[in-house]
Amino acid sequence: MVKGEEILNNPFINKGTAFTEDERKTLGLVGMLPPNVQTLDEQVENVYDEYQHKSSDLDKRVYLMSIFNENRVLFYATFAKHVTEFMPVVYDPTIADSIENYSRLYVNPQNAAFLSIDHDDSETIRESLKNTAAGRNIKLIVVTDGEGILGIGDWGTQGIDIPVGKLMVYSAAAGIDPSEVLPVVMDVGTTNKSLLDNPLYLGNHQDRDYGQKYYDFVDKFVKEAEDLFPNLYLHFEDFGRANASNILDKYKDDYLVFNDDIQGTGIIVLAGVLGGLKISGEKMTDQKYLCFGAGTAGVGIAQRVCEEMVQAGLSEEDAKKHFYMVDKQGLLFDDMSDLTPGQKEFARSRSEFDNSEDLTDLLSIVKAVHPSIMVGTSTQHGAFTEDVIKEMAAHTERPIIMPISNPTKLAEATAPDLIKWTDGRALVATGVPSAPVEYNGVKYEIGQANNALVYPGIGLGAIAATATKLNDDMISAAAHSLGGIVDSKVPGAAILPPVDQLTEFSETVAIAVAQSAVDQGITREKISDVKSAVEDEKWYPVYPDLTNLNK
Ligand SMILES: NC(=O)c1ccc[n+]([C@@H]2O[C@H](COP(=O)([O-])OP(=O)(O)OC[C@H]3O[C@@H](n4cnc5c(N)ncnc54)[C@H](O)[C@@H]3O)[C@@H](O)[C@H]2O)c1
Ligand SMILES: O=C(O)C[C@H](O)C(=O)O
Ligand SMILES: [Mn+2]
Repeated sequence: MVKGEEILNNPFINKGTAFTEDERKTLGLVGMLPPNVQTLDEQVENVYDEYQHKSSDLDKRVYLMSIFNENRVLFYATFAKHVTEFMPVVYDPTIADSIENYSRLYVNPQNAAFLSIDHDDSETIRESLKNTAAGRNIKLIVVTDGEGILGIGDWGTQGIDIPVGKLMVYSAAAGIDPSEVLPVVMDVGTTNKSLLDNPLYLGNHQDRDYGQKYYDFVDKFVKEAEDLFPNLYLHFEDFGRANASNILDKYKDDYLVFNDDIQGTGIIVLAGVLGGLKISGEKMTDQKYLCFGAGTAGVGIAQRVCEEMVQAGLSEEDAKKHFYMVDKQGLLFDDMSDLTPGQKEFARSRSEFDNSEDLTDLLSIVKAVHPSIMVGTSTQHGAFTEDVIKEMAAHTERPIIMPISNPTKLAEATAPDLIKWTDGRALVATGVPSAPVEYNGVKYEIGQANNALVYPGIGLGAIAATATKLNDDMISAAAHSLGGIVDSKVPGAAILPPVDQLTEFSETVAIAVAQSAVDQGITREKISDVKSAVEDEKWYPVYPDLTNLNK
């Protein structure tokens, strides 16, 4: 028997002022709410009205989170009505401010699971997951260890807002039932001195663990989560460069796991490249690709685009010749001793250049390479300077340029600058939302190259299909499904579809991914109709009748 007070404090069933007279009587809510029974639409109007009274984006976010904490249906109904406006507030870039100030802003654990390396025995991990799931049927976990939050670095336990935020986008974009998700943070210490020095920091005040103990902790978590929730889709987010790909490689053949920074970002950037090539009419195999910032995302994207060149008919060896990786050292060469395994795959030979010793800054590299595609994942604000862009644009008719480091303060360039410096020739997408750019009488729509445009659909598709793993074919299907949506005929067309169509194309991606799993025969259940399997999996923010909740 669930009683009034408990109901009002349970965000998965609370309706607040929308409880009907009948529900108020049968659920013990009489006298606990103001008398006017509101509709969901009226509540949404109230929330949006109050939202507009908040002066900063962070205040807006804090307010929306208070609604999220109280009433999930109301939160998602409001989000659905204002997707384009809410995305940068609920998610990136404002989420970065909320993470940096998490300990100070803390009011509610938001149904997240907090795991600590100081209590890393399987029993405690299991108990923590069970307590937070509270009997709910968990199908989707987003987990972080807080080390590589966006481009803002190590935020320890405060990184939990990233799983919470990513999951909000899953529900808003793809209709993943918010009662079937669990955000998880694994606190393994932090390298962030400002947190360690702050007595009010809510995480462990200790150095980050990089040893075997860390990998054992991750392993115990994966095993317990998979055992407790047998239909789980496990999404890894913002792990550090030294661990992210190791963890993905370790589990991807045995479980349904996904790394957003590697795979999600690879898909969205490839979709952007395909959209750009559709507009320019050029061939994939004619492109020269420059990655600026060859970390987790940079390498993940290069691998995805390289795979596409292989599918277009090149041998792997020939495909790799189209790639130039740039990191702190400059252009990466195969004689360097400090390369990551991913960087090694794409490193060049010095003998290809007569001035290889000089190729340590982006301008010299662009001069030597003449890339046709340049993607920024370096966290270096303003690194795509006017000189660099003009040099690139001097050797290619329609340069594809994506500065996608997040949040805004870390982006390599802005859309208006890129359009202006290339006299409107650049095909641009940015990591955070950008307003359209007016230039010489043309309105340039700017696509958002953010994994948020694809990961919700991929998750929905894999879950709906009861896929047993997420493989390359499913990932490739996701990227291709999105490129086709772009209308390449309109002058100034974006290379990726607009965010206001997020729900529509999440469904498109979901169907493509689910179809691929079904075609490959890697589903637990037999799926005869992919479209209806996806539709059946979707949750919508409407109130169910709760009159009989206790009967
Ligand atoms: N838009 C998206 O969907 C998306 C997805 C994932 C990551 N990102 C962004 O990409 C950035 C990188 O994320 P990550 O997870 O790959 O981090 P990472 O730490 O793994 O990679 C960053 C890389 O940039 C390199 N770098 C640092 N300074 C540099 C410099 N001066 N010149 C060249 N390279 C330099 C680092 O050495 C590292 O290899 C972040 O800002 C993140 O927000 C965006
Ligand atoms: O979270 C985002 O906005 C995208 C991406 O996953 C990132 O790490 O920057
Ligand atoms: Mn990320």
